Amino acid sequence: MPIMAAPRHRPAAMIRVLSNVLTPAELQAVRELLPQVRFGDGRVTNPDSTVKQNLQAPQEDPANARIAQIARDAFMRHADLRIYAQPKQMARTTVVRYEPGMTYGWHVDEALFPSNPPLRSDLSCTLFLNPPQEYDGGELTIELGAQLLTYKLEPGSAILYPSTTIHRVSPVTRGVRLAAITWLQSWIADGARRELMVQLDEARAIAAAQPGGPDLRMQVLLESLRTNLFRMWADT
Ligand SMILES: O=C(O)CCC(=O)C(=O)O
Ligand SMILES: [Fe+2]
Repeated sequence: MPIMAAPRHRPAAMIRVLSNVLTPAELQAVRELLPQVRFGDGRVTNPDSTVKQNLQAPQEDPANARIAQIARDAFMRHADLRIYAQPKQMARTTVVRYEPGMTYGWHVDEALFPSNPPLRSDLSCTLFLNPPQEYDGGELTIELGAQLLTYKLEPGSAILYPSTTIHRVSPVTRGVRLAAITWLQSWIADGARRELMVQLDEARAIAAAQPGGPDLRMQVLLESLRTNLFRMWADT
């Protein structure tokens, strides 16, 4: 459970918990693959970082690749992710491991990730892979104005947050923290515009659930707004 999360109707700059991204069977498969991952120094992808002290799977690691495929399929069918992220492109997930003393201090994620074409990180995502009881510390904390939002989720659930935010993983003091991290490029670069699309989606759902059936004119107007705003804002 999030220690502190935005109330349902007060979207906090698109920071969202995605519950049950992995099914129990997928989580089990991932947990069986995790011991096969050959972790290396996390600085390999951020050689200049002075705050990154963790382990991560090399991209070519076979167990990491299999976990990435399971995670990708799970993310892409997750209805909330589709609504909140409007994903155009998703980076391959990377499994990360934090042992006692490891941490990733305050930082902001890279703007572009190597891929063809390069992936602009609009949203960052952490999928938790082991139970919070297995480790102390290791919370993901995200700055939101003067507030700090802290997350330590159940395995199989994920947190989706804007890549523009300053965030950190606090030091692990006991046990091991395992997670899979990824980045998404959205069809809609601007988070405020994405948030309006989320509200339109909610309005459509409310209109569709009216007793006696939806008002057909309202339905077509909401559909027109959604489609035409998407046409106006989508990167192609
Ligand atoms: O492990 C996490 O939850 C996120 C780590 C992070 O911020 C990063 O790898 O950029
Ligand atoms: Fe980060």
